[in-house]
Amino acid sequence: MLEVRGLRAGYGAIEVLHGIDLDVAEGECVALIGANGAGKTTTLKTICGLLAPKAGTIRLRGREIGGLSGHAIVREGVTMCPEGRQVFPQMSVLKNLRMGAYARSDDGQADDLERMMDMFPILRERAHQAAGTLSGGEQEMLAIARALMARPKLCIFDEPSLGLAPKIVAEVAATLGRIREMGMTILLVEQNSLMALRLADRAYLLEAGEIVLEGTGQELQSHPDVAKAYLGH
Ligand SMILES: Nc1ncnc2c1ncn2[C@@H]1O[C@H](COP(=O)(O)OP(=O)(O)OP(=O)(O)O)[C@@H](O)[C@H]1O
Repeated sequence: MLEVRGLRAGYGAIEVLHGIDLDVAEGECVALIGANGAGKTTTLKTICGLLAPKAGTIRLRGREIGGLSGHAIVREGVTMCPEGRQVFPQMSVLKNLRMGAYARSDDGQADDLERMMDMFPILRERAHQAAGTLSGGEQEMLAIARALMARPKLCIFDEPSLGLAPKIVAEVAATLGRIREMGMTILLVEQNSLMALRLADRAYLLEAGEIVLEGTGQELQSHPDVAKAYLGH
């Protein structure tokens, strides 16, 4: 589904990603883990078109998307569920969900809205409430549902557990697990390495802008370097 080769990107004259290779197969859940500042968010921003690549290729189902605008990449089928949820705080839950489908032109949106509210009953309960008044965990559910409203081919999650209480983190992990079971293709960036590696079919470890390890979620969980530096044992 996604094939990234030799990706270099950065900010101004500073190069942050020094030639990243990364694959996500259809229906696969792939995690990208690494310390603060390793370049995880920069990788996602470049894939989503928020940052232009300096070199390398980004292919979605064989089509080059590197360098397209963010809007064009959404139309190609890549949706990002951003760090910090970024729901539209003044808008109702319902409007936020509808916004998720802005790039779609088909007429299945009403059905999808129902499906999302079946999947997340709290969103049905709060449908007419301003999104900014939801709790952090509820906002995360809304951000996930809004991303799914785009019917993406590839759904990217940036730090979905950030700033949430442990009980809510477990709920978010369970939700991502359900989405994975639905067959969604997922690229997940997480500081919570254990959560990410438990969910992931495969994972990459990013250090200082380079992929230094890759393997199944299980393999990385039991790799001594990962266990020591990222899992705390
Ligand atoms: N807008 C920016 N301008 C300049 N440098 C930036 C910018 N955003 C990020 N950086 C730098 O790029 C490097 C990688 O940052 P990035 O946000 O991709 O890391 P990360 O792995 O996602 O870390 P975190 O988990 O802390 O978000 C860091 O050294 C950071 O200071």
